[in-house]
Amino acid sequence: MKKLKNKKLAIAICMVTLILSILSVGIYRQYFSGEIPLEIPYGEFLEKVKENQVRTVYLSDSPKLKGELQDGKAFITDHPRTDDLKEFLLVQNIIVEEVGQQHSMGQIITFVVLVGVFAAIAFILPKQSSKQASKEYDKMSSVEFSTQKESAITFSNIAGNEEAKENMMELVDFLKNPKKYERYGARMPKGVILYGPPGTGKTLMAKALASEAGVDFLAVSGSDFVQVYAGLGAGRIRNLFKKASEKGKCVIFIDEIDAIGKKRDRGGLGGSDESDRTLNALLTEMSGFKGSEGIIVMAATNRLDILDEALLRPGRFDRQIEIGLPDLKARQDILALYTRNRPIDNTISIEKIAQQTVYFSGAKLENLMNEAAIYAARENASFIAEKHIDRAFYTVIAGEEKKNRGNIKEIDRKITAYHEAGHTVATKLLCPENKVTKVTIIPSTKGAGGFSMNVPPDSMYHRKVDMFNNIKIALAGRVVEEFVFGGDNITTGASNDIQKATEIIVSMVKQFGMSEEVGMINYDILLGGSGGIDQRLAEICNNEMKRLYNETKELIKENIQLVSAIAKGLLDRETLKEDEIDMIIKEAA
Ligand SMILES: Nc1ncnc2c1ncn2[C@@H]1O[C@H](COP(=O)(O)OP(=O)(O)OP(=O)(O)O)[C@@H](O)[C@H]1O
Ligand SMILES: [Zn+2]
Repeated sequence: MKKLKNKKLAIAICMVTLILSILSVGIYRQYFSGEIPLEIPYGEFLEKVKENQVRTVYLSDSPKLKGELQDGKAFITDHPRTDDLKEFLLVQNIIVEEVGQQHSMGQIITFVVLVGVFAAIAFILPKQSSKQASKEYDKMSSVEFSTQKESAITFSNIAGNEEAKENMMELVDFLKNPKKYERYGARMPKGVILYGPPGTGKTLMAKALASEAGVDFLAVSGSDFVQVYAGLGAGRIRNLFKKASEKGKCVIFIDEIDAIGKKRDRGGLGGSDESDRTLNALLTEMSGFKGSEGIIVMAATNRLDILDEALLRPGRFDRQIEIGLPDLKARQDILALYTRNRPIDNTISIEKIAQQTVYFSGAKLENLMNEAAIYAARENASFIAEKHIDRAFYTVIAGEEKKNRGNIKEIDRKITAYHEAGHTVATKLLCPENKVTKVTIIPSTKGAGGFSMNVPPDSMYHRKVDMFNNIKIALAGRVVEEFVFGGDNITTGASNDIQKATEIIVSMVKQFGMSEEVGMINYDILLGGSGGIDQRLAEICNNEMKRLYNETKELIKENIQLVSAIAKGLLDRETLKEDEIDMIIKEAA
């Protein structure tokens, strides 16, 4: 609409220019003779002079000579530009007028008119479009802005995600006393990325941070910066930060950061220039402010792995906090939160609902309770009863893949639990100095069925025995699957483990001289470049792996009780922390 208006304006200006130019040419000509002059050869002109037919000649610098005949007709001829022309004409009794002055008058008129018109174009058009742009900018900069002091979302409104909350508490202190940290030269994070599946409370977490710290909360979405107009995205970023610094202390929240922060397409097809510019603007702005100003930029994404590395560098989003799906305990807490102010039939067991809602996010649990409340209200029931929750359950999961959930899920859960228990037991027995910080059967964003956090102690070198043990730990998941469920029921869940184990064994054989059969040879050098792996090496690696697999099997066989105990713990609680694992081991011993 606006574009159309501008086009019309441009056309109008062009028309005016044209008309004025024509007019000015007319004026200019009129100034001389009032009619179009007759062009005659110089010879003819001389003859006319001799015949006394010429009345006036207008002398000028131009290559043409103009004049008037006795009969009033205007003529034009070539200007010889001889020094004595004027004298010659005067001698012939011809009126000679120097028209340098008049001539330039005409030119000045044309010139002035043209300059005027172009100036108008130069000023009016951009003004129009800058008016439009500034309107856009205004619209853009109208970031959702809420004074969090009023909407009091605190950490008590968020259940689960304890580690993330602890992390946030630190930031609260930083926002409250930035000077304190500055005094110690501590560089506090400017940017924090919250990553995890949808609906796990990332936005909630950022809001809580702002309100606990008592600062303003500026929320935008990454997709708002993906603009059609070039440079608008970048402009909007600058606007946002300008607004933030006007606020003083505040939390900037950028949801869906991946919309602007995707890995840049190096040397690829064009078209990503615009988002590059937006991303660069963000990086520049983030480097621009000092941590002590008390501004924290929070961003949320479902995928950390697709973000450009430049975003994750120190001084930018150097703190990354995972917000995962809630485990059993967290689901209970969330459900408790959302049943607190609702009339719930006292026969309902929150624990049971929590057990039935594996892989539900916080948002889904909230949705579940809300739907149940709606069903109860429709029936004018005095309480939200089990049947309402059951119905809500199917509403919430409707549209999701229609497989026989109950069945498949249970066996999946069981396999995952045993698999992870295998890793855990192998770690505890083979590398007791490793820390198993957390084992869970709740899938992480990386897509694995479950995972164990296994942190080896820091050391400069890796011993051969440790490397073998790490291979065994990796294999233990599959070993348990085979041992418990039978060789035909092993799953694809071990693919990452197999990759890890293979990497270790190949590097031991090819690079570290740790295989007696191969000896002290680096095969990459011997075979030139990345010489790949030859048949003999493949056989050596494979045999080593078989030996390690069998040894792991023996280990698991001897400790199957322990594996079962941990698997049971995982099935009950879904996540086990290190002290809980140690407790189970102590009890099983
Ligand atoms: N841990 C939790 N505790 C309490 N409520 C939660 C929790 N997680 C999610 N919710 C509920 O789900 C809603 C949506 O959460 P939120 O918008 O913060 O999720 P998100 O992780 O930002 O999602 P998305 O990635 O889709 O933006 C919240 O308003 C809240 O009602
Ligand atoms: Zn595994």
